[in-house]
Amino acid sequence: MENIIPHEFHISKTERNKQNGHTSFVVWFTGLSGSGKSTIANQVEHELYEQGIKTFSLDGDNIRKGLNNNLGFTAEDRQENLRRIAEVAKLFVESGAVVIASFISPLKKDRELIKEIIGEEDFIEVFVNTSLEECERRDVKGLYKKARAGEIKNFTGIDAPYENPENPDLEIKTESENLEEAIKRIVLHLQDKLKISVQ
Ligand SMILES: Nc1ncnc2c1ncn2[C@@H]1O[C@H](COP(=O)(O)OS(=O)(=O)O)[C@@H](OP(=O)(O)O)[C@H]1O
Ligand SMILES: Nc1ncnc2c1ncn2[C@@H]1O[C@H](COP(=O)(O)OP(=O)(O)O)[C@@H](O)[C@H]1O
Repeated sequence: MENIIPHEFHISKTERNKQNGHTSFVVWFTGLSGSGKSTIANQVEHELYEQGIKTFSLDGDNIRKGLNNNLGFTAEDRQENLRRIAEVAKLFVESGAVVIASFISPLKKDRELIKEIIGEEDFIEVFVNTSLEECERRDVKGLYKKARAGEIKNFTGIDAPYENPENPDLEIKTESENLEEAIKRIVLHLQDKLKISVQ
C-alpha cells in the first residue's frame, strides 16, 4: 500500500516460537453447520493446552458477535468475514499461538484466499465431513428447521452452497469415526508440525 512503510520489529515469530518451545500455525476446521467443527476444535485445543502449548480459538462467538458484527451471510459478506478472520489468525500466529479456527468457510475460492493470507506453510485444513442429512438430523441450534421454513435465507446446505475441500490435510467423517479417535488423529498429525527445526 502506498506510503505505508512497515517497521522492522526485533522480536519476531521465530523468537516467540523459541521462547514457547513450539511453532505456531493455524488449524482451520471447515464443514457444514452442525458438522462438529466446534466440538472437535474445543477438544483439540484442550489436548494441546494439556501439553503446555499456547493456543487460541477463533469461532463465530468471538468473531461474528464482535469484529464482524456488521456482516451477514451473503457470498460477499462471508468472503469479507473470512478475509478478516484470516488476517486476525495470521497476527495470532505471529504472536506465537497455535490458532484453532472453526468456520463453515464454504467456498473453495475463499479457502484459497485464507491460505494465501496465512501462508501455506502455516495452514492446516481439516474438513469435518458430515452429511447434510446428519447435520439436519442433529439440528443443534434449530437453524435447519428455520431455513427449511424459509425463515433464514442463504443457509449453507439449503439455499447456499458448500463446496467440499478436494485436498484437505485431514478429513474427519463424524458419522463413521468417533470423537475420541478423531481428536487423537488430529493431535498426532500436529506433533511434528509443533517441533522447532534446529538449524
Ligand atoms: N445463513 C446462514 N448460513 C450458515 N450459518 C448461519 C447462517 N445464519 C446463521 N448462521 C450461524 O452462523 C454460523 C456460521 O458462521 P461462519 O462465520 O462460520 O460462516 S462463514 O464461514 O462465513 O460461511 C453457524 O454456526 P455453526 O453452526 O457453528 O457452523 C450458524 O450457527
Ligand atoms: N464424531 C463427532 N464429532 C463431532 N461432533 C459430533 C460427533 N458425533 C456427534 N456429534 C454432535 O454433533 C454436534 C456438532 O455441533 P457443533 O460442534 O456445534 O458443530 P459446528 O461447530 O460444526 O456447527 C454436537 O451436538 C456433537 O455432540
